[in-house]
Amino acid sequence: MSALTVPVALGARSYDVLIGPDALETGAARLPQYCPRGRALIAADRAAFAAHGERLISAVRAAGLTPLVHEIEGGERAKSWAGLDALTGWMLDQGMERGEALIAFGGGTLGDLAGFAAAVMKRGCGFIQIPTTLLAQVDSSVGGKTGINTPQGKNLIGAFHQPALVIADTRVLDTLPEREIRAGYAEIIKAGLIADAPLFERLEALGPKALQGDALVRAIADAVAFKARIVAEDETERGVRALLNLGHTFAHAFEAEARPGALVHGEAVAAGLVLAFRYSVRRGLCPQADADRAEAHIAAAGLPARIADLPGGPYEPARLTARMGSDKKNTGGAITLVLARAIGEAMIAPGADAADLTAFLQEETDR
Ligand SMILES: NC(=O)c1ccc[n+]([C@@H]2O[C@H](COP(=O)([O-])OP(=O)(O)OC[C@H]3O[C@@H](n4cnc5c(N)ncnc54)[C@H](O)[C@@H]3O)[C@@H](O)[C@H]2O)c1
Ligand SMILES: O=C(O)C(=O)C[C@@H](O)[C@H](O)[C@H](O)COP(=O)(O)O
Ligand SMILES: [Zn+2]
Repeated sequence: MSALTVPVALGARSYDVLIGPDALETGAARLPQYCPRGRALIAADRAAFAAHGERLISAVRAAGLTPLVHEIEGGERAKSWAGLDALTGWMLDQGMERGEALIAFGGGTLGDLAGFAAAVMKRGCGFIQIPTTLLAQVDSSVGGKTGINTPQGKNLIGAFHQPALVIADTRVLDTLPEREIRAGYAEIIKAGLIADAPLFERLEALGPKALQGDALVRAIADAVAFKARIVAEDETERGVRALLNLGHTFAHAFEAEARPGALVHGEAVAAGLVLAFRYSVRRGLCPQADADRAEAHIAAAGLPARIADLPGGPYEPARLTARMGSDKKNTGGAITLVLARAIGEAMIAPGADAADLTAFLQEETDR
């Protein structure tokens, strides 16, 4: 299959997402327009670069560009003030100009960091995403959310800064550990649970193992097209985009509390999705049967469905609620959750009761 193109419609800042087994070569041919000085400034995840760097460099050279590479260890620790300092320092040392683009070659952590570096470099330079994890291809490389973590929580410092091009090459996923494939699958499940019940049914029928070859390319394209529609409607999360945060109010609390390096984002999202559905049942919004189905598929996919299954714990309910108290969606000092009326019908629910949330999390911890 040749590369599929999914457009993200944002007026003058519209861009294409190229998806397929040869997207790296197809996409690299488009790079020179974003690299006016004939050089490609690349922030690369060390593991992705070790596995696919030769192919990346050949594609960049074939496009007539000279590659300059800054390697970064992937993982949440990269998304930090120290990581931003090192990357922006390297960009400045290269004499990077505003008219040049930074190319992010890596997973969601590298992409979020590099996007933020591009957003603040000389008040905004160009940015290209070449996502190398399933999670980054289906979710984080699209939509322009960039940022870093701080001791206070996940992604609390950041900026909206859209890429000019996204190159999702499915062959680079061949070297991704099974755990990271499952983590990316959690964000695909999320898309079905938010607004696409038929997608969730297909996933239930097939499972993550079926995501190979053309089916993988189509699944990525479907997830990207879904996200692109929401981002085009609400780029900076004033309303409907918050639906993409289903499960994340819980997930980010777990990530902030987890032993460093023990929990990956997609795992936290998986458990967070189950909690969002179970809390929706508790609030009388959603049928129990839908919550049970969401949980059953998440568990069948080998993802953590219960708090007790989550790596990086133990997690203290009151501390989790306190973490949720600094979520970016909150208004008027009260926690905003994304809940669900049914599979495929997520909704934004402001004004959660903190004491009730803690009691709920205690019950969920004990089950
Ligand atoms: N900006 C957004 O819209 C958005 C959306 C979803 C998630 N996120 C963020 O994304 C991050 C998670 O991203 P992730 O799951 O990609 O994790 P990650 O970037 O940490 O990558 C996971 C691991 O895979 C390795 N790796 C990357 N590509 C590889 C390859 N091709 N072969 C072998 N190993 C490879 C990395 O070195 C790392 O160890 C979280 O910080 C999350 O908050 C952001
Ligand atoms: O793109 C979005 O919008 C999302 O919410 C996608 C999420 O999967 C992603 O984890 C995002 O980084 C969370 O955003 P945040 O605003 O809650 O930090
Ligand atoms: Zn996410």
